[in-house]
Amino acid sequence: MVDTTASVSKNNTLPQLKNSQLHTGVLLVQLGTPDSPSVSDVRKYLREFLMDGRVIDYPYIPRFLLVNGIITTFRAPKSAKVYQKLWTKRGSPLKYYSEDVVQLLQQQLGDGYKVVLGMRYQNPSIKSALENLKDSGLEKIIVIPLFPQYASATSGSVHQKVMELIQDWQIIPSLHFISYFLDHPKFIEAFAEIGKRYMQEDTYEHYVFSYHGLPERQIRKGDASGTTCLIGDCCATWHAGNKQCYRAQCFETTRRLATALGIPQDKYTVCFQSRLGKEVWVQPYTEDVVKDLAKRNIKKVLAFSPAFVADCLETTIEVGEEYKELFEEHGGEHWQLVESLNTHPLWIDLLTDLVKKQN
Ligand SMILES: C=CC1=C(C)c2cc3[nH]c(cc4nc(cc5[nH]c(cc1n2)c(C)c5CCC(=O)O)C(CCC(=O)O)=C4C)c(C)c3C=C
Ligand SMILES: [Fe+2]
Ligand SMILES: [Fe+2]
Repeated sequence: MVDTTASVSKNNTLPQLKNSQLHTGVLLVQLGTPDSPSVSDVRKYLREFLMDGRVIDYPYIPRFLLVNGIITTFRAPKSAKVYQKLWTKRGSPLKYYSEDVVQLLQQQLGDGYKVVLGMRYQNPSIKSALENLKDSGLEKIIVIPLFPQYASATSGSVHQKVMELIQDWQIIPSLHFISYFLDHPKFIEAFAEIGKRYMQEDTYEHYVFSYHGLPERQIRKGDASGTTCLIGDCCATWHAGNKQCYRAQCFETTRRLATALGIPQDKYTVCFQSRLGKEVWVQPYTEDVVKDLAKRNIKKVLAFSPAFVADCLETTIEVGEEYKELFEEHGGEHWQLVESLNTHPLWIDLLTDLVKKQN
């Protein structure tokens, strides 16, 4: 009698079947950060970042002249000083929090998934992350840019880069792109949970929700109808006409967070930080709001930065230190930053939900 089980086993059919089990790749993409806080690494980072045509959306030659002239000559040494303040033994917080999130998500998702990290600029690159995913069992890739709100300069740029890199693959797996997740209940719950800890410890007279800014021109470019964005009170509600608008998404994030935290409308202000260059950016600017609050004799402010999921230069230094100094210079007394989601368990749960929803 022929023992079929034994022959199957000898022919290696069973292990092969196991190896070829289909699995899902999860690519988390963060903005990127310099490899070190040295001027030359910061220059390299800024050059790659700002030469992205979705970030500085000028034609190539003016962009090249601007980036290689003013920005990398004058900005790099200034930024390097700030990065030196931010740097820790583990390096840049944006990078090590992202690495921790990858590990935690991998543990939570378990077998059948492979989670990798790519940085849109510098390292680890999206290219290397995709190479790590590539193997014969890869059925689909879920791409999650780690930005709660959609902007062409962030999530849009990540999507474009992934499509460019994958276009030459022999087998293109199914691709699922997440554009934003500000409306995921766990995003609001996680930020609110962190904020509440501060609100229980102390009382605040006013709450600031400061988002990364964008040139107004880029907001208008995203308005296909040309009849919605930056016209009247365009961000007062979140509807089909402004669903993908970054500014409208920031206002919607704030409304949801304020509701979760029980903050009345007259006690909070939405504003936009980090303006670069001479163009008009989305308003109000955080620095004007900070000065105005101090002038209105408001002494105690709690500041949220819900455009970021990990602490970085923009939160720790800009909101946590620079706006605090500005507030105090103008008569304010207590300015407190609410830290970012970093490795909060609800943040890992949210990412797990995003992945599982695509299955
Ligand atoms: C919310 C996400 C972000 C948007 C939108 C965004 C747009 C944007 N940024 C610049 C220029 C700079 N940003 C810089 C730092 C930086 N930006 C984001 C996120 C968004 N940017 C993060 C998370 C960080 C911090 C990175 C870190 O390493 O901690 C910098 C570098 C620092 C500096 O020199 O100030 C620049 C420059 C533009 C022009 C832009 C939209 C057009
Ligand atoms: Fe930025
Ligand atoms: Fe808009």
